[in-house]
Amino acid sequence: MTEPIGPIDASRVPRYAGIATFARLPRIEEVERADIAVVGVPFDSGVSFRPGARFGPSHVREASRLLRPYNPAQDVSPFAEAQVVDAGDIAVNPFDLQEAVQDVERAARDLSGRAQRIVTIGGDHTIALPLLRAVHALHGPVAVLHFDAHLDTWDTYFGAPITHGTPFRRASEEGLIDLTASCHVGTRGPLYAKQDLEDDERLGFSIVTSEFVEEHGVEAAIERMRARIGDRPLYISIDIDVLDPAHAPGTGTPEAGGLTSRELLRMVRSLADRDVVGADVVEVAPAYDHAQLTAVAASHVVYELVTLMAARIGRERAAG
Ligand SMILES: N=C(N)NCCCC(=O)O
Ligand SMILES: [Zn+2]
Ligand SMILES: [Zn+2]
Repeated sequence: MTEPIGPIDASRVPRYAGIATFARLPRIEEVERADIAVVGVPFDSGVSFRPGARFGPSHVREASRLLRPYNPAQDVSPFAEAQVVDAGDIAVNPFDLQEAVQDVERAARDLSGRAQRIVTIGGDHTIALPLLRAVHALHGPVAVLHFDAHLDTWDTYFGAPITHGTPFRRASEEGLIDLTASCHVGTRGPLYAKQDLEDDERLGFSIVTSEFVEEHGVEAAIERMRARIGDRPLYISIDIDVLDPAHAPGTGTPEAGGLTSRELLRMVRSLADRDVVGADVVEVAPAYDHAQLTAVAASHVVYELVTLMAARIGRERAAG
């Protein structure tokens, strides 16, 4: 195997110079083969409140310029273990939701032919539905670990079945998710009715709430979520609003009382022994961000996800 092409060396070319790819990695067109692709979906036509997540991918890329090649928390150099690339943005129709989700699914399936694992930067949470459709086509029903302030298992808004509040309802109905092994983490805040929780439970999800984390601590929360997901192929969907608005103000539907970025990073790192087949980080809306707080958090979360995948690829390669 030829050595992976890593990021631009920040000791030779200042990290604030040049056009931003994720972590200053090569673009997919610049490599012969790729293992992991980071791809953007600049789309926010599914939001119920503040718009702006369509600008999320470029904002996260800008903040990701400061990432470095060695991840001490996982003791892994992700860009040396695997060829990680930036696959650019998926161009989707902002005026037609049905067509947009088809655009995302088609592009994700095409990209899966070039890179075995994909981390997507949203975009609003609507995109988890077509991304799960693409993952399902390859792996069958996957365990889903869903970090979010919200359940996102609501039925419809204004009669519309495809919105950022409904992706996991639709994905459950379509059989894309292994509902014996799926879990929301970090949910909190007001709901429409108690029925929302009953519906969610009936679909098959279990929940580790933000209040649980406060009461019992991060380690107990990690234990719960790991027991729930087992060791099946895992899809991780991270709505940045799982973080407290103090850590991630730049998002469309903020809720008080969320996780710290330190807690979220630790939870993600705890999955180093699992088979993460795909992931997304969504709902970064730069217009409400300050000092890149949200984008810095999101770029580090993407980095940890890439590290999980790269370490696994490295281990598989070493084992032959
Ligand atoms: N997926 C996110 N971020 N939010 C869903 C909120 C749906 C609502 O407005 O009730
Ligand atoms: Zn949310
Ligand atoms: Zn969400």
